[in-house]
Amino acid sequence: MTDMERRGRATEAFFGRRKGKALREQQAETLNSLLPAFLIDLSAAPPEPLTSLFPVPVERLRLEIGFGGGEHLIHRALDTPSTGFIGVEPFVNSMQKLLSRIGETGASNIRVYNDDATQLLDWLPDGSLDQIDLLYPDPWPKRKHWKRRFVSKTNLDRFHRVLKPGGLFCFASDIDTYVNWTLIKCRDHGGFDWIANNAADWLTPYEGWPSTRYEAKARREGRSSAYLTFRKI
Ligand SMILES: C[S@@+](CC[C@H](N)C(=O)[O-])C[C@H]1O[C@@H](n2cnc3c(N)ncnc32)[C@H](O)[C@@H]1O
Repeated sequence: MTDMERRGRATEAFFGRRKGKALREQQAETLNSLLPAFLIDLSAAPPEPLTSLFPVPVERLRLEIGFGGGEHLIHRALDTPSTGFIGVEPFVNSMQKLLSRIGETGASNIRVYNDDATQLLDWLPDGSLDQIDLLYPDPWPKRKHWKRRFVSKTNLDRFHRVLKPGGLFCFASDIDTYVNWTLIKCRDHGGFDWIANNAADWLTPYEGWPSTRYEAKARREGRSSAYLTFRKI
């Protein structure tokens, strides 16, 4: 697929807002100065090996789709410097926030993409990622909008193609219909095993979990969360 074709269908899986409050001058400056250095250029072929996207040596590659405030991404990146993190987020204000945190912390194991994650997924080579995190994706709670949910047969095919054998897909949500939806879609897909060792597993946050802004909001509103882990067969 050419870059034009990839960008030509920009809204395949993104139905949200791209802009919020106007950025203050200094925020816009951060965005404009840092984004070019960290942005993955999909018009170029993926480098070989893909780990050379990063200026530091990394052993594992992990993708976070829709990083929102970026608190989880930054936390994991600082915690695991030997992993290269790719963060995707089309919402400009969130991208600005993450880049500003990258500037403050000096994290050098992060690269970003600022549009629909399906475009990045289609660019990635087969079997290139160790893990994909989809944390609190837009829930689309109304039945008539369920088809907008990021978890779909097509996107699970994408995950399956880009994950290494045994690679992980982690999904967290506070919306029970979305949790059920994801369990059923992954079961029907057939290319993933749900890893749950005991009944409490799916209610137990991931190891080292720092939480996210969206999760905090769900808690305040009285909703608990499920944390699912699937392994590529
Ligand atoms: C409900 S928010 C959750 C944000 C964050 N993960 C958290 O837990 O606080 C979902 C995020 O996914 C992003 N998003 C929605 N569709 C996307 C897509 N197709 N590709 C990449 N990001 C997407 C939205 O812009 C939004 O920031």
